[in-house]
Amino acid sequence: MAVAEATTQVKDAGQGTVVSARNVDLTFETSDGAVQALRDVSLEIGKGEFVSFIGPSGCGKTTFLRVVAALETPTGGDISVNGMTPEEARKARAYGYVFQAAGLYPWRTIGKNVKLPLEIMGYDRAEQDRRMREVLQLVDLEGFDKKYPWQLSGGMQQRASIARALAFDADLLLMDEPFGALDEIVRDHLNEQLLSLWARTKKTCLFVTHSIPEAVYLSTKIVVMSPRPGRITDIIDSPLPAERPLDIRDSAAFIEVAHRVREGLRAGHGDA
Ligand SMILES: Nc1ncnc2c1ncn2[C@@H]1O[C@H](COP(=O)(O)OP(=O)(O)OP(=O)(O)O)[C@@H](O)[C@H]1O
Repeated sequence: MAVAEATTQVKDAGQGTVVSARNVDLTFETSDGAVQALRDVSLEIGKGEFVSFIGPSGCGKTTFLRVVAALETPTGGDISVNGMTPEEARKARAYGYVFQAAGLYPWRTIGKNVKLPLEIMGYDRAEQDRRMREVLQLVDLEGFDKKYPWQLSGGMQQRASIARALAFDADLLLMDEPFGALDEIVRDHLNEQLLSLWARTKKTCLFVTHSIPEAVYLSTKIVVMSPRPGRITDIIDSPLPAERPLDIRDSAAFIEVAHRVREGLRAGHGDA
């Protein structure tokens, strides 16, 4: 991997800006040559926004989330998270991370899975219990704390994984295709629940998906990306209202946004 240049702190990110990326580049040096995973990525994400990243495989969606989470360091440009460098934000536990696979430990109950990061952090038992109950209630898994992961459906496991990410009460939630492996009916249901959770908790969400309807249904902002090099081809501020029943997907406004996403994806494909 290339020796990363220091990620300079963006001090003048506006009030209420959670993520500010300016001209971010990230090139991986591989045995097959350099891979430009991100080129010239500039993006402002405000507090409380729900931002989806959509694009074909290899366009840098996961890499961008990993940069925000300080798991990768850009080779160029500036990025700040809550006005700090990503490293500082990580130390301040500014975010929770949810992966595609729920990643629950099979030998621990759901309650103990949710409490694990709190245990590691040294929260006392009463506080661990209080937070665990609170977040399980938030994801509609109240009363499932004594069950083991295998006793829950895939969708419930993914909700437990979201609960674990919420346990720190971080303002920022990073979600990398959390529902990618689930069937469409379960996914629809989880999308509805996630929107309601987002409305109740006012978290800022960064959400990676391959699904156009999912991106349009969930987001206040949709970032369309394309590969080789990984870059942004369009940023769409959604005109849809905050209140979104599932049948909003049949509305003219929804279809229009979906069309623009598709156009962005097509444009990225054409000049790749
Ligand atoms: N650690 C790494 N070393 C070398 N190349 C990498 C590394 N991580 C990612 N890449 C490359 O960077 C590019 C972007 O990858 P990334 O995983 O961010 O894409 P993605 O849009 O999330 O794809 P997917 O939808 O398949 O998850 C790809 O070409 C990938 O092979």
